[in-house]
Amino acid sequence: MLELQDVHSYYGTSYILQGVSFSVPQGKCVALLGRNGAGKTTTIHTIVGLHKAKQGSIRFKDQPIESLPPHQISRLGIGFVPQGRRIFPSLTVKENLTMPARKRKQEGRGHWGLERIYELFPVLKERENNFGTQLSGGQQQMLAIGRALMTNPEFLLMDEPSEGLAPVIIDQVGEIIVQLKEAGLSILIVEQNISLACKAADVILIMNKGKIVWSGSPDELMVNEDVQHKYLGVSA
Ligand SMILES: Nc1ncnc2c1ncn2[C@@H]1O[C@H](COP(=O)(O)OP(=O)(O)OP(=O)(O)O)[C@@H](O)[C@H]1O
Repeated sequence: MLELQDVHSYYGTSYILQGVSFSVPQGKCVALLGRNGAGKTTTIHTIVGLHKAKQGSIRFKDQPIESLPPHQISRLGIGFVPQGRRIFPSLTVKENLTMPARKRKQEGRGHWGLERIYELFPVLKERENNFGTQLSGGQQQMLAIGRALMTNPEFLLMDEPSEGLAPVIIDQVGEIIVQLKEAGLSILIVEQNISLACKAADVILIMNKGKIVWSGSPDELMVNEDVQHKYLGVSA
């Protein structure tokens, strides 16, 4: 569904993505792990068009998207949940959900509206008239996911959904990601939290210094202490 091939990307003269290639199959969840500064957010920003690759190809459903602006990429069906949620603090929950981007026309199974989002996140219904600032971190994360779903994506990109959340809430976020996958979405998450990634993902990729240095299943990562230690800073 999404395929990156030999993507190279710079900030000024800093060489960040150094030939990144991977794919996310339809209906699967892939997690991109790595230490701070490895290039994970740059990868996501390059996919959604916020940062342009200098070289390489990015294809979504066999269509090249590397030259498209962010709004066109969104309209093709790629939803984005940014790092730090970026919800609008002075708008209510309902306004945050209903103001975004023009919806892609898609009825039936893939259609997301307020009702379906409130079904997935009943707490957002309870708090629909509260302002963004009145929500807990976990509720803000649900709102950020709900807001991305309102554009009717087929593919969801999530940048560090566990950031700043308590372990029990991280578990809930993991369950939500699994539910979204079961609802038919393909998902790429960028994470530093190994347990969330292993709970939600079918495939784990590890990035180090702008390159994918390891890939495997969650089970393979869990038993590979060398890889965890070398690239993720987990003590043996
Ligand atoms: N706007 C920018 N201008 C210049 N350098 C940047 C910019 N954004 C990121 N970088 C640098 O690019 C490298 C990769 O950063 P990136 O944010 O992609 O890493 P990351 O793996 O997502 O880490 P983190 O978890 O800390 O966000 C880092 O060295 C970072 O300092």
